[in-house]
Parts: sequence; C-alpha cells; structure tokens
Amino acid sequence: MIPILEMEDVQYRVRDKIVLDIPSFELYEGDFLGIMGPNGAGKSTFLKLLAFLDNPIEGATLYRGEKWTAKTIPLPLRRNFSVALQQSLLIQGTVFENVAIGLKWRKEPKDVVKMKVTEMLELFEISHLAFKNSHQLSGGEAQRVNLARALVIQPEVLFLDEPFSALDFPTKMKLIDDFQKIVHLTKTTTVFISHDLLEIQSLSNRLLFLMEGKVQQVGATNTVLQNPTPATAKFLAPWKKHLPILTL
Ligand SMILES: Nc1ncnc2c1ncn2[C@@H]1O[C@H](COP(=O)(O)OP(=O)(O)OP(=O)(O)O)[C@@H](O)[C@H]1O
Repeated sequence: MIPILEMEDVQYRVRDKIVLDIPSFELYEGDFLGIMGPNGAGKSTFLKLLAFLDNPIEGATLYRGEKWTAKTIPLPLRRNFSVALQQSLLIQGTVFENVAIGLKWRKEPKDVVKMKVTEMLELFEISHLAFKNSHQLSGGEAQRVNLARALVIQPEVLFLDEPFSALDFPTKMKLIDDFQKIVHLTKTTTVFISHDLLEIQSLSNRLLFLMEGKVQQVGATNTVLQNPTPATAKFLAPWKKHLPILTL
C-alpha cells in the first residue's frame, strides 16, 4: 500500500537549531495519528511540513509517492487536505456560510452545497445554529462549526492542531464522542496534535511521540502506551500518577 503522505530525510532548522529531524515517516489511509510530546518538541512544525504549509530545509514530503513543496503542490491536490486549529477562526457570516465556504471555493453546485452542509450540520448536531452569526457562538459551538467546515469537503487528510484544548471538560468530552463517531463514519485519515492523553486514547489508532524534534516512538496507540520507551514513560508518568483510572 502506498502511503498517502511520507517524509524523507526531513530536517527543519530555525537559526541553525535543528527543530525537526525525521529520517522517515509514513501516513496511511485510515490512520488516525495522534502526535504527543513536550512543548517545543516540534509537533506543529511536523504538521505544517506534512500538510505542505511549509518546506523542510532538507529532505522532502511526498504525497502519494510524489515530491512536492508548499509552492509547487497544485491547488487541486492541496484541496485534498483540511486543517483545523485550536482557534476556530470563523469568518463573519452565518454558521451555514462558514461550513459552506470550502465547497464554494471548489465551485460545487448550489444544491450540492446545501445538501452537504445540511448533512454536516446534522452530524455535528448544530442544525439549529445554521443561521446564527458565527461570532455569537460559544467556544464549543464554534469548534463544532470549525470541524464541520473542515470535514464537509471530504478531505483525504484532516490535520488538527489541539482542536479541543480550549473547551471545558464536559463540552470537550461530548464533542470528542461525537467527533469519534463522525470520523469513524467518514473514515477520514487524520493527523491530530494533542497534549491530552484522554483525547489521544479516545481518538487515535496510531501514536507518535516527538521529543526534541525526533520521533521517540511510533506505533499502534495501545502498543505504544503499554510498551513505552524510557523517555515516553517519563513523559507519561504524571498521567499515570494523577489519572490511575486510565488504562496505561
Ligand atoms: N517560525 C519560527 N520562528 C522561530 N522559532 C520557531 C519557528 N517555528 C518553530 N520554532 C521553534 O521550533 C521549535 C518547535 O516548535 P513547535 O511549535 O513545532 O513545537 P510544538 O511541539 O508544537 O510546541 P507546543 O506544544 O508548545 O505547541 C520550538 O523551539 C520553536 O520555538
């Protein structure tokens, strides 16, 4: 099976400091890859390079076996990716208009836009907000809109950078439960940065630990959590101590 995305000998430096050093990495269809690691480990940089939002200083990122850069990747290929960040960054307008925006850019016919947006609003349980101004939403509602907007274009890969971290605990857990069902239904390949082991355990089937710009450990989520390397175990120790209920 050809990976959807790959990294080959990727290095990223900021003022001579190597912040990312990835000899090889592969993302496969159906992966829900969680990325964890300490602050400054390079997680966001990793995501940006994998999504062709930035270029490595050395090496290359490949999409379905072909090397591209942030500049050379053609728009139709770039449009196979969706990115959702911690801040929902909604545009001025209604919830419906926000969710529809990617479909409009792709010049989908009006009836298709209406059908797909309606379906996505239902999946995220925000149909009742369709004509509400996006700047009058709660944080939890706005994040639902953000995720619906990212998924409505049926991306080949969805990139998420801490999308749940600003939400209160019950709001977060309800959204994670709903999101898990939606991603399962749509089978969307996802790359997901999180600082929260509960989120990672709930959502990811593959887990990558980044430390000081290097892959410390990668594998099936349960396998990694049950057989951590010494460095991963050290990172996970506070979770074990304070949340003994977690199956680690
Ligand atoms: N454009 C930039 N300018 C300066 N430093 C940068 C830039 N991009 C990344 N870095 C540095 O690279 C390192 C990795 O940053 P990155 O944001 O990828 O880490 P992270 O693991 O996502 O961190 P966090 O968990 O705090 O969000 C950090 O030391 C950061 O300061």
